[in-house]
Amino acid sequence: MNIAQSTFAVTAPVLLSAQGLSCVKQDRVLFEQLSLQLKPGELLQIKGKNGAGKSSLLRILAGLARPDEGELAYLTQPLSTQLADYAANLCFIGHQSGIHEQLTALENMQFWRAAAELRAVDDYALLAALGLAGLEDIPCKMLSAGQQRRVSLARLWATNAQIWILDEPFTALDQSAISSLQQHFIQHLTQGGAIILTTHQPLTLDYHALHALEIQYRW
Ligand SMILES: Nc1ncnc2c1ncn2[C@@H]1O[C@H](COP(=O)(O)OP(=O)(O)OP(=O)(O)O)[C@@H](O)[C@H]1O
Repeated sequence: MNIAQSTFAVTAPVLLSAQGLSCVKQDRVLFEQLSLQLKPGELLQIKGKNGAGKSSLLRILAGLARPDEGELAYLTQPLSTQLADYAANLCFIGHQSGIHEQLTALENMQFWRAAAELRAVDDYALLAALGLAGLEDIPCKMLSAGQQRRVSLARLWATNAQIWILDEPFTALDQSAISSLQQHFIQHLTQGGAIILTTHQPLTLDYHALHALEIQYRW
C-alpha cells in the first residue's frame, strides 16, 4: 500500500485546539465536553447522523459562532485574541457552497481574491483543470449543482490557508471530482496543511494521519 507520509504531525505545534465545547440549539444539547486538537498534516473527519451537530461544530471551530461552553485556541493562544490571524490562515467552505450565483466563476474567483483569500493563479487554467472550461463566463446560477460545487472548491487550489474546514465538500460531485479532491487533500496535508471536514460519504484517502470524531445524536 502506498501510504502518503507526513512528518509534520509528530513535531509540529497544535494549530487548533478545542477544550470542553458544548453547544445547545433549540433547547437540545448537541454536544458537551467535546475536545479536539489539530496539527499540521492531520485530517479530522467529524461524523454523526443528520442533525447531530456537525455543521454547528464546524462553525464554532471556524470562529463563526461561539460555543455555549468551552475554549478554543489557535497556536496555543485563545482564539478570541487571534481571530484576524486565524481568519487569514483559514479556508472555510460551508454546507452552502458560498458562491455568488449572479457572478460568473471567474468573477467569484476575483471576488475571493479581492478579499485577499487567494493567491494569483491562472484562473482560466484552474477552472479548466476542474472541468469548467467554457463555463468561466456564465453566471453560476446557470451551472449544475456539481459545477457550482467545483467553482466553490476552486478556492482550495489557490488559497494559502493552512487550515481547511469543509462542510460536506463532496456534495453533488461526481466520482472523478471526488477522487481529484481527495488527491488534493493529500497534497495539502503532506505540505503541512490540516483539514477538518464532514462527509456522509466514506473517505477513501490513502493517508496515515486520518482521525475521526463522532458526535452522537442526542435527543
Ligand atoms: N441557526 C439555528 N437555529 C436553531 N437551530 C439550529 C440552527 N442551526 C442548526 N440548528 C439545529 O441544530 C441541530 C444540528 O444542526 P447541524 O446543522 O449542526 O447538524 P448536522 O450534523 O450538520 O446535520 P446534517 O448531517 O443534516 O447536515 C439541528 O437539529 C438543527 O435544527
